[in-house]
Amino acid sequence: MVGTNTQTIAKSNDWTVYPSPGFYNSDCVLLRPEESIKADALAVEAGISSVQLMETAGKSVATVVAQAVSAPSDLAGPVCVLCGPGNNGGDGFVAARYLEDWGFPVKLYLVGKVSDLSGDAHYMAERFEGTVNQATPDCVKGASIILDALFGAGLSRPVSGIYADLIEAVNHEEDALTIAIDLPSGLDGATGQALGSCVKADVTVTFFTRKPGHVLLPGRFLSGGSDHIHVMDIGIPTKTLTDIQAKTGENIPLAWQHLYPITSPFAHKYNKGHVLVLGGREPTLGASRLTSMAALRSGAGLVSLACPSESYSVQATALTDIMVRRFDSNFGFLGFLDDPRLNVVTIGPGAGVGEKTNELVLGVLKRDIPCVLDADGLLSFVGRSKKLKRKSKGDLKLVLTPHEGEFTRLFPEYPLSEGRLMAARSAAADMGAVVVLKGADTIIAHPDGRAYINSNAPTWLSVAGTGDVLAGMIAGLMAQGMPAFEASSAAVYFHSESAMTAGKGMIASDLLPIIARVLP
Ligand SMILES: NC(=O)C1=CN([C@@H]2O[C@H](COP(=O)(O)OP(=O)(O)OC[C@H]3O[C@@H](n4cnc5c(N)ncnc54)[C@H](OP(=O)(O)O)[C@@H]3O)[C@@H](O)[C@H]2O)[C@@H](O)CC1
Ligand SMILES: [K+]
Repeated sequence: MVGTNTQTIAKSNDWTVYPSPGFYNSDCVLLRPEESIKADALAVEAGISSVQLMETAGKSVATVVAQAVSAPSDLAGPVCVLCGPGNNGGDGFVAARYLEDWGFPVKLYLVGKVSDLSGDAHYMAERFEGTVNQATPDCVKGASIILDALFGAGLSRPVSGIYADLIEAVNHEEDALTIAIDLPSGLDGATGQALGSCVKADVTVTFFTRKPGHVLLPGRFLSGGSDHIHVMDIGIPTKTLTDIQAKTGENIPLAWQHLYPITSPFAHKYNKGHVLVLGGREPTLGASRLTSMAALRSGAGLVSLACPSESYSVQATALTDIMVRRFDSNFGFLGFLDDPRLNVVTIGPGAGVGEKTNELVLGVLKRDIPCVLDADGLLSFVGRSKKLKRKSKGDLKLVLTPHEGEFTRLFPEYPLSEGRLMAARSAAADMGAVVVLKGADTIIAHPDGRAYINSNAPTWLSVAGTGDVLAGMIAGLMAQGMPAFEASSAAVYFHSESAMTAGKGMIASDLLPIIARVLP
């Protein structure tokens, strides 16, 4: 793996911008519906005809159908193609034409009339030589395969009326294999939320890149799950991504591996960073131990756990690899920050909610030391999150790692009901901090609008203490010089990888010895 941890390519506006190669790579970037329509338009400007794009799109859908079936004669019922009023319906007409040519029993149903269609969709409908039937909710009964071509990137409002009835009928037909074209109809490709009714697809065939709605929940499941979303190359040049300047990506190593800390042959404990973790109070003493150990296992050179005097003996007895230090007052804790080697502080796990924690956090921020704030460190700012706002630009120094409950309490002004991606982005921009909104589709948001969506978390990761481990992993990577946004993204990814390796039934401390094994 190549990389450097000192790479600063350009200053854009106020923030230090590190290169984000993921946003220029179709394996990583997630184009919102309007961005994918723009990609189509840019491809047309580059000389590729829109008819050709639709022809390739529809043919690629037919190919996926053909691959799902051993032979057309094996199908008990027809392939029902449901076409809507726009170009998504146009793709349906093309797929139907190919499938008929290849000997499949096809029945095509359109909402409305061919004469109502326009542009490429109208052209493709005219080229279809089979019968165009009127779509009614009964039409999918007994289908072996349903091709959903009602709506794609052009969905503009909640689905209702005949469309909602059709979608309900599709979802009722449980024995049929439902294949969605581009997006399950009714899914908002930008937010992953259903707009009114939504098709529950078994497989989705999309074009050029995935869309945020394929990765965010519940969209990922409505699309059939990560392994059943096929991305087809329809000839849109990759260089269109340079013009689009998308800011959403899937959280995969391609996004940040170039900034991953390299272990130099001359590395020693004093040049791999020093993390200070605020030790917890009863009854959650274990939380800060998990954080400290995770920072150490993530490669930090030194990790210190600063404990209030009353818990010092317990923590010092429990920990062998961590330096345990005691303090009697906030003043004492802040005194530790004078050590120039100390380069990241983590406050939160088991810290206690209230004035003391609040003061400690503000003390750290005042000294401009990079800080990861989790759990009680966040809850100590409920009703006063403005105090966390970072004005200093350049390298980001603050990472906030709320789960949904903490986020809602800390940022009531950014309701999650409007979409987790948007809420995390708004909070990051407002705070001038990296926001890691934890969940089954954790979002890592940068204040400049960039965001990665994580998709590799197994269901069993959500157990007590795993958030404490994540906070330590982020701090451990930051301590080694990885920028806050990329360190947070990498930590989220490898946290999930560790849980995958640990397997079902794992508990948070099981992750600790595995972290170092999954890290590059
Ligand atoms: N462009 C290209 O070159 C390529 C495009 N490709 C394909 O095109 C798809 C995008 O096509 P698109 O933009 O025509 O949008 P699409 O999803 O078909 O729907 C728009 C129609 O639906 C209507 N409508 C919306 N919401 C509604 C609602 N709730 N209830 C009822 N009606 C509603 C809307 O009506 P309006 O909002 O205008 O009233 C309009 O009539 C894309 O997903 C991909 O499959 C590929 O072939 C590759 C090449
Ligand atoms: K669709």
